[in-house]
Amino acid sequence: MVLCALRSSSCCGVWSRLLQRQARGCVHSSVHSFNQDGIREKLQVFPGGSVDLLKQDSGVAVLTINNPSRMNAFSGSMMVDLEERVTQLENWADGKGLIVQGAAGTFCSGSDLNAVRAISNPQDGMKMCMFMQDALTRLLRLPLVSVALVEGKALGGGAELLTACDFRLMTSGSLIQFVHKHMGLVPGWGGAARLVRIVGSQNALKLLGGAVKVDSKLGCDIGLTDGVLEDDQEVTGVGTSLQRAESWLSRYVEGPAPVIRAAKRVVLSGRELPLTEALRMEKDVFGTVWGAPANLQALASKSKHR
Ligand SMILES: CCCC(=O)SCCNC(=O)CCNC(=O)[C@H](O)C(C)(C)COP(=O)(O)OP(=O)(O)OC[C@H]1O[C@@H](n2cnc3c(N)ncnc32)[C@H](O)[C@@H]1OP(=O)(O)O
Repeated sequence: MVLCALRSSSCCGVWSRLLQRQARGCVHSSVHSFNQDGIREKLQVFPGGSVDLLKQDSGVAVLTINNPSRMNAFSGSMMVDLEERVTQLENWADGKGLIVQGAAGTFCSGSDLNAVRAISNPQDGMKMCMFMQDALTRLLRLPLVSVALVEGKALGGGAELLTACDFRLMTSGSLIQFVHKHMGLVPGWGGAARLVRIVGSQNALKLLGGAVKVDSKLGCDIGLTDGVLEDDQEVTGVGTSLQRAESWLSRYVEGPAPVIRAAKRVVLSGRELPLTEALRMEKDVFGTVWGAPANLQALASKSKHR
């Protein structure tokens, strides 16, 4: 397994407002008078595939984009599925980690072009865009350490989806491509905003403006990819790609859930908030772990960190 340099990122926003909106379950609802139910009904008209969630006792859940006959493209009902799975994960108090993968050896080929054609009018397009921005923003904000496992192809909205995870692993031979330019589009699921924070504006412009094919080497070079699962088992260890991704993630989710979740929260606020608000949030989160069982246990055991 090849580890790439970890990148830091920054962002902006008013946390309390964001949290209020998050608590109401929708990032856009109070900004654009966005009626989620309306678009949900519309999206359900385009069925096919599913988004499956497996919550494991280890505290690591697996979210699978499952529409293999269309290279895991997102049908309308899968968009609704995704939002519902995110709600389930928001309510999973014991969770620590999340792996997002595609079924049958490929990641996701973006939105289902049949659905896209059917809702190509501006009003429906905007609603779909806001619905997916909301779902993916909430996915990124989960108090779980998340990693996208990219096998095969991640195209268009599929490439946007992987930017909504904390980390990205690629298998050798896999490919990420923001193909939007070739579709006469730009990202609309929040993928551009997140990409800039991950790889910087220069690289983001190259990836979007050139619709560049990102293999695992380029992904590592620009900081989009955090690790490569090589075919050579001596390098990566045995098991399926999913097992190897779980093994990669294990070092970041080992330990008590409240501590891992707190770590994600302080990093998230550092990334999304102006410094003063991030410091206030860090204090509040610190208050939840200080003197809590894991802290008291560590103090009692006089642990050394040699
Ligand atoms: C804001 C969101 C923006 C977006 O996401 S726009 C959508 C961007 N994605 C695309 O344009 C992907 C288009 N598809 C492709 O380029 C190729 O199908 C792809 C993924 C490279 C796979 O190529 P191949 O391995 O040669 O396989 P194939 O072309 O025979 O595909 C197998 C079956 O899957 C279907 N498929 C693939 N991507 C799809 C999509 N996005 N929507 C709907 N159907 C899709 C494809 O039509 C084919 O179906 P069928 O066997 O012909 O019935």
